[in-house]
Amino acid sequence: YISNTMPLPKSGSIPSPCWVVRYMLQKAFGNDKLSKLEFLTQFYHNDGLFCLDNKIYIFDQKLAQSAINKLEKGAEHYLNDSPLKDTFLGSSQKSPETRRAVASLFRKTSIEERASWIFEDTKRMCSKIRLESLKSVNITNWSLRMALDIVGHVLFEIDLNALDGKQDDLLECMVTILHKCYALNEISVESEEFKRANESLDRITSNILQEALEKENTALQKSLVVQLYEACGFETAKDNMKLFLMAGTETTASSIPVIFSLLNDFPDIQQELRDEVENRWTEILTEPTTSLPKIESMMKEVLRLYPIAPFISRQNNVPVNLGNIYLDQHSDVIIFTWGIHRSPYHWKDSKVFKPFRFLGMESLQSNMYIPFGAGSRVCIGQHLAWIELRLVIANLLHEFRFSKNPATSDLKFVVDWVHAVVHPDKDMIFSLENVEHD
Ligand code: HEM
Repeated sequence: YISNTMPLPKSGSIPSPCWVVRYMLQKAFGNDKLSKLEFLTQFYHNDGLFCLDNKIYIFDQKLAQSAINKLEKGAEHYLNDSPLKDTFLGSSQKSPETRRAVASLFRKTSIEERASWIFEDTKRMCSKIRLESLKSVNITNWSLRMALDIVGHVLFEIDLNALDGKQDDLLECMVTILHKCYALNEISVESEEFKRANESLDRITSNILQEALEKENTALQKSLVVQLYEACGFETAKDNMKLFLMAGTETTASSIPVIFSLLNDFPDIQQELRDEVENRWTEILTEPTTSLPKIESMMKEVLRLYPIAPFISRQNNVPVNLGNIYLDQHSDVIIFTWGIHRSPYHWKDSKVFKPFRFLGMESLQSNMYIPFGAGSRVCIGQHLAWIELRLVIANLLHEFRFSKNPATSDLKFVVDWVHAVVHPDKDMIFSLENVEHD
């Protein structure tokens, strides 16, 4: 009664909600599009995909695998007004020489070699927080500053000093562009405020690139920045630096407040994770890549339940078959990670936060769990993100006990549909109490 199958001009026969379903969705979820889509994944579970507003949402594992393998062109056409439009985001065929220039730096081993730098920045953030009034600490803002310094040290090999308040202009541009404009829709891309932020971002990135290039003259080894510059020239290097600055800070800085919001709801889990850190603290100090199985399982679970990149968008240049689904040229395909990760058909107690779900779970069906994407366009920064998150959680748990206060917001997400990321709608503010050590 409430489902229909609509022949689409571009995509053959793919189920699509009729007006009754749309009406009910509107009544139930209002403008919360993410929840509507999540509902539709369950509604069309047997089909494994559906079409809404000319976009094809895929959540069946085999179809998702096929789409990841066959479709390489991504969100390019959504990025027209974005400062990231000229970066290699959007297609693995775009700027292959730029990709080659950066690939070696992002390898797991290269990032692990720099783990002590990451650890230093996480410790520095904790020392700065200790100087604040612990009754009201804005973890979102501190995480952004720390993530920016880590990108500076690990990727550009320069001191951005964001934790010391030296990058407030850059942070303001990023918040204006990514939050105010793309996530909250408070300003448009036509607004003066957006244009000003875009211009400032361009100027600041230009200066950072210049500084990094000048510093390199005295160094022995070529840094990422120099490799980028040599591979693709100043303008393209600058644009891709914007991508690293934004993708490298927003993602991890959004994950940290989500993690601590959940750990506040489960104080026993918070303590169990703290105990794991305390038991291995001496090892962590000498080897920051020391494994922390419970913390890693918890991180995996947070990125399952709240994948910061909730979908992956793809397009096809030529007609293509995904299983028995025929896609005409230039179909808009969304591999719907959020729906796959939260599906009761794939996961037991799918909506429940079970921090130790992944403990001892070695083999996962790969396309059931894709927080960093998959295939040729898999997240280049995943090893950096993973080490950074593990170390910042370890440090924060070692230093502080977290609790909520009247200023703490409930966990509610806003979606940036252009760059395919979700953020908590407000900054996360917590009360902290020092953990005393002997
Ligand atoms: C929790 C943290 C992170 C998550 C969940 C995440 C997720 C993702 C996902 C799902 C993609 C694939 C998009 C696609 O296939 O279209 C992606 C791409 C990308 N990520 Fe991440 N990411 C994270 C952290 C980072 C960090 C720290 C960096 C560092 C610079 C980074 C840089 C990038 C870049 C440059 C791409 C584009 C790769 C390409 O198009 O080939 N990400 N990320």
